[in-house]
Amino acid sequence: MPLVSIVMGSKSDAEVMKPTEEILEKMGISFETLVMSAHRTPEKVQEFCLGASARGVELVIAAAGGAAHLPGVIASWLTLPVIGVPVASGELKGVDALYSIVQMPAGIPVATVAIGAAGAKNAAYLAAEILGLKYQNIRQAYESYRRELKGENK
Ligand SMILES: Nc1c(C(=O)O)ncn1[C@@H]1O[C@H](COP(=O)(O)O)[C@@H](O)[C@H]1O
Repeated sequence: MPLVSIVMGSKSDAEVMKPTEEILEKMGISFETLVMSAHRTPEKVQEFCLGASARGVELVIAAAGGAAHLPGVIASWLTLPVIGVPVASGELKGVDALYSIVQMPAGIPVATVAIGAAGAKNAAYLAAEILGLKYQNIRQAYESYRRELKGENK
C-alpha cells in the first residue's frame, strides 16, 4: 500500500515529476504515480479521492500545468495533506498553474511549492518532513539528507 500518491494532470507532466519519485524512493517512502484530470477525467479523480484513505494513502502530491485545478479539487475531497506542484506548460510558463494552485479558499489548503524542478523536489522533501512526524525511519532518512546537504555546502 503506498503512503503517497503522486497524481498528475497529464502524461506530459511525468518528466517534471521524476525527481519527486527519485527522492521519495531514496527516503524509503512508498508511492504510486497516477494520471488523472479534474477537467478531462473527473470521474477518475472522484473515484481516486473516495478510495485513497481506505487504501492507506496518507499524503497526495498533485502536479498540474495551465488551469491547474487538480490539486484543489483533490484537496476538496480529502482531509489528507495535499502538496501542489505547478508545472510550466504552455504560454504562461507555470505562473498560471502557480496562481491556480496557491489561491485556495480558506478551509481547503493546498501546500504549494515552486514552479518546476525545484518545486517537484521540495514536494518530496516536504512529504518526508510531514510523514517523518509519524514514521521514524522517514525522519531519519530526511535528517540524514539534510546533514549531507550541509556538508556539500560548507
Ligand atoms: N491542469 C490540468 C488538469 C486539471 O487541473 O485537472 N488536467 C490537465 N491539466 C494540465 O494540462 C497541461 C497540458 O496537458 P496536455 O499536455 O495533456 O495537453 C498539463 O500540464 C496538465 O497537468
